[in-house]
Amino acid sequence: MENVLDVRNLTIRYRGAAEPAVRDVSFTLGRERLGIVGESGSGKSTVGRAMLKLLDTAEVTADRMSFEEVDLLRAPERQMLDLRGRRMSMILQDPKFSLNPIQRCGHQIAEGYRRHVKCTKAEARRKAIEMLEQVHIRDPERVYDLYPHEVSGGMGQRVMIAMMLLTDPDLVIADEPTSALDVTVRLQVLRILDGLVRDRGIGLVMISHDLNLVRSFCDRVLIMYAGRLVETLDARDLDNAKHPYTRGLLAAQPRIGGPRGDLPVLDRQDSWLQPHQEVTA
Ligand SMILES: Nc1ncnc2c1ncn2[C@@H]1O[C@H](COP(=O)(O)OP(=O)(O)OP(=O)(O)O)[C@@H](O)[C@H]1O
Repeated sequence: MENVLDVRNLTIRYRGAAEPAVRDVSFTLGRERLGIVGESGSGKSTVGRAMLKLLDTAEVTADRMSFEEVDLLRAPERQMLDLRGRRMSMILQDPKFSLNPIQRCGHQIAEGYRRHVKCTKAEARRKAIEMLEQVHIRDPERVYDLYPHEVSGGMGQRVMIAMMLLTDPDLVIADEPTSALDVTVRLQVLRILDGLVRDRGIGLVMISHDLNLVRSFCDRVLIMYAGRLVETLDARDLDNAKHPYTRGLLAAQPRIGGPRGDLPVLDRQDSWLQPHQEVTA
């Protein structure tokens, strides 16, 4: 299987920080759904942003960090500008921070299209409406003319995805894309993302702290702890995880119908900070 991402020994240190935020992380991504889970501050988003080279205030080193044929470690910013939004995209938790508040939703999609494809304004509008239909927005002509503050969180997230679909990306980094959504809208958004992997063959990185979500949605899961990768598993094997941190996370999930009582507290061990290398197929 051709790799969309190939990352070996990625270490990231924010300027002025005493410790690296990410240390010796290795993984590959095929045309699949790869979850990255771990508690807040474990370095998940930092890894995601590093893939798009969006870390201006950090020193990034790795033995390898490639996106398809592109060596990301050596790619100049000019090349990254061309790749971002065209072949690689990112979806964030809250679309309100990603959409421009003073431009109508449809206009933002159309302008995004015109940035990458030479066409008339009318053609870009048609394309934007087609994309809004593809993310199951029922009245795309009306939504085209709405400002971001006039759409719900779920609709805003779909506008973001529509914008991303315009250029047929090969890589999508979704950073907590559904945390701000209610359960029914969350399912719609997940279904759209799932369709992208199945029908368009993209590689999807799903960053989340929700073990239940990655278990049911992802193919494989990376578990991060204190900037390190402590375990890599098939999502269906999550319940058989070996690492005590992963086991601790699983035990800390409240379950409907489960025994009542205090949830267990993680008993952290220094040995969890030992290096772990992913065994790739
Ligand atoms: N711009 C930044 N400058 C300095 N330190 C940062 C910056 N962004 C993140 N960090 C630090 O890097 C570490 C990893 O943060 P990161 O946001 O990647 O974790 P995360 O696992 O995605 O957490 P969350 O689930 O809360 O988003 C944390 O210690 C955080 O404080």
